[in-house]
Parts: sequence; structure tokens; C-alpha cells
Amino acid sequence: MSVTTAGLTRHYGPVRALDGVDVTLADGVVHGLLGASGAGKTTLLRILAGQEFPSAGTVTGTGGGVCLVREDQTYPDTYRVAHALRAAALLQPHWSAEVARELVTAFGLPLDRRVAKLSRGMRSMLGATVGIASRAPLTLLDEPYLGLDAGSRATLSRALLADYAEHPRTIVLSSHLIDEVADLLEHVVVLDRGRVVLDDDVDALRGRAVTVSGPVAAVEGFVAGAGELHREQLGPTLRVTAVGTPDAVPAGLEVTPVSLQQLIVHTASAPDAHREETR
Ligand SMILES: Nc1ncnc2c1ncn2[C@@H]1O[C@H](COP(=O)(O)OP(=O)(O)OP(=O)(O)O)[C@@H](O)[C@H]1O
Repeated sequence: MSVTTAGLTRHYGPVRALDGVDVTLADGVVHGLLGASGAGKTTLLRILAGQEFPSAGTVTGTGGGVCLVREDQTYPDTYRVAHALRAAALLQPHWSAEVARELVTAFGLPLDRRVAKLSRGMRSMLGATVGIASRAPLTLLDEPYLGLDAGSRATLSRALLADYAEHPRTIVLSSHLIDEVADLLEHVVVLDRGRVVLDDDVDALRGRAVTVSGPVAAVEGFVAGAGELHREQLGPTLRVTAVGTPDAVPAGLEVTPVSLQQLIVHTASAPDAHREETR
């Protein structure tokens, strides 16, 4: 299911949580919705799921069925894990009871425990179970890795990829910790203060930016005309992260590729003039 937003804007009083967001979430692709705290990720997911109205702009293509798992999902006080799963099964027309059972076992989720008494990590396990078992054509997971230990993070990633391979759908994972999700993603959308600052396939992004370090004058010469994302100087050594640098590296300079995490962090904090270079 392909979903498109046009000019999507959401104001809360003076706060522009979303400010003219134009994105297309392609069918059968795992997207990362990334950005710092307060960037607008949850607001966008809530609007996509129909749980929030935009102040302006449109969303098209969400008619096939949506499952949003929020990191602050609330349930009635009396709900136990089994109740939450039963409710999800009733609400989600593509629900797989088998997947839900497998994940409950893999995570070691206590079915008879009250949801209110679950630890932070267990709440994420429950959310992941609901999101994956929903098999919703548009599956939105808000901060799915919050509080999970390394083993459970691996379980979630494995289960998500395995089920997605058999039942491709449009998946959006929001996170402000890019390392947690980087390996799963095919496409990233980065928000910064309600605006899209990066919207590209992961394959296209990898290797696009480099960090170059060496003597100040030599580095300045190498990055002249490139899009600069970040610079720091330590005595006589200058280190610059940039996109669009020359292929030929002069002697005396050290050039290393930038990880997806670094590229996104630098893009979100780069001056506006240089953002265009990364698109
Ligand atoms: N109901 C609301 N009332 C007032 N302001 C809100 C409301 N919901 C969100 N905001 C504000 O909108 C901005 C975006 O919030 P949002 O929760 O979408 O960000 P986020 O990227 O999901 O952040 P985080 O990673 O911390 O969850 C923030 O400044 C937030 O304080």
C-alpha cells in the first residue's frame, strides 16, 4: 500500500509539529522515520493512522488498513497481555494468531500479567507482537525498540524481517536511535522540527558522505565547493564531514565513509543551505 502526504502540517498553538511534509511511503518497503526528540515523528504517524487531524495538507492511500503501535500505547487498567492481544485480533482484519503465539513464546511474554505492570521492555515486546501479527498493509511502529535488551532487539528484527519477507507490506519504524534500526531499513525519511530534511533510499545514501581529516589547508582545499555537514578542529588537524567531495584524495588526507547514523545526525543538524546537497 503506497501512502502519500502533501503539504501535511500540524500546529499545536505556536508549535509547528509538522510543517509542510511531502512524502511517499512506497508499497512493500521498510521505512525509517528518524529525527531528534520533538521532530514530529509521532505526530506524523498519528495522522497516517487517522488518530489525529492535520491543520493543513492531505494524506492519500491509507484505505487498505493501518496498524499503529505507539510507544505510549495505553490500555484499560484491567487489561492483561492476553486481553490486549485479543483486542488487537478483533481490530486487525489480517491478524495472524500463529505469529502472535510465536512472538509471545520468543519474547517470553507473560500472558496473564496486567499490561500496566509490564516493564518498559515488555511493553515494547507486546507492541512489536501486535504490530507484526497485525500484518496490516500499513504497519507503523513508534519507537519499537524502547527498553529492549540486545536479545529481544534481535528477536524483534528477525521476526519483523521474516514475516515481511513472506507478507510484504509498507512498514514505518520511527526511532531517534538510528543504529537500532539501520540494518532493517530500505528507505529513510528524516524530520527536523517538523520538516523533511532527508528522504532517500538507504543504498543511495550509503557512501554519499565522507569524513576527511588532515592539515587545515589541505582539508579546506579538498572540501571547497562540497556540501559541508559538520566540522571540528583539534589544533592543526581539521575534520570535516561533507557530501560531493572529489574522488581523488590528495596525499596526507584521511578519508573515511560516513555511517548512515552519522550522515543522518549531521544532516539534521546541518545549516539549511547544505541540506540540499544530500538529496
Ligand atoms: N497534543 C499536543 N499538544 C501540544 N504539543 C504537542 C502535542 N503533540 C505533540 N506536540 C509537540 O509537537 C512537537 C512534535 O512532537 P512529536 O511527539 O510528534 O515528536 P517526536 O519526533 O515523536 O518526538 P519523540 O522522539 O520525543 O517521541 C513537539 O514539540 C511536541 O511537544
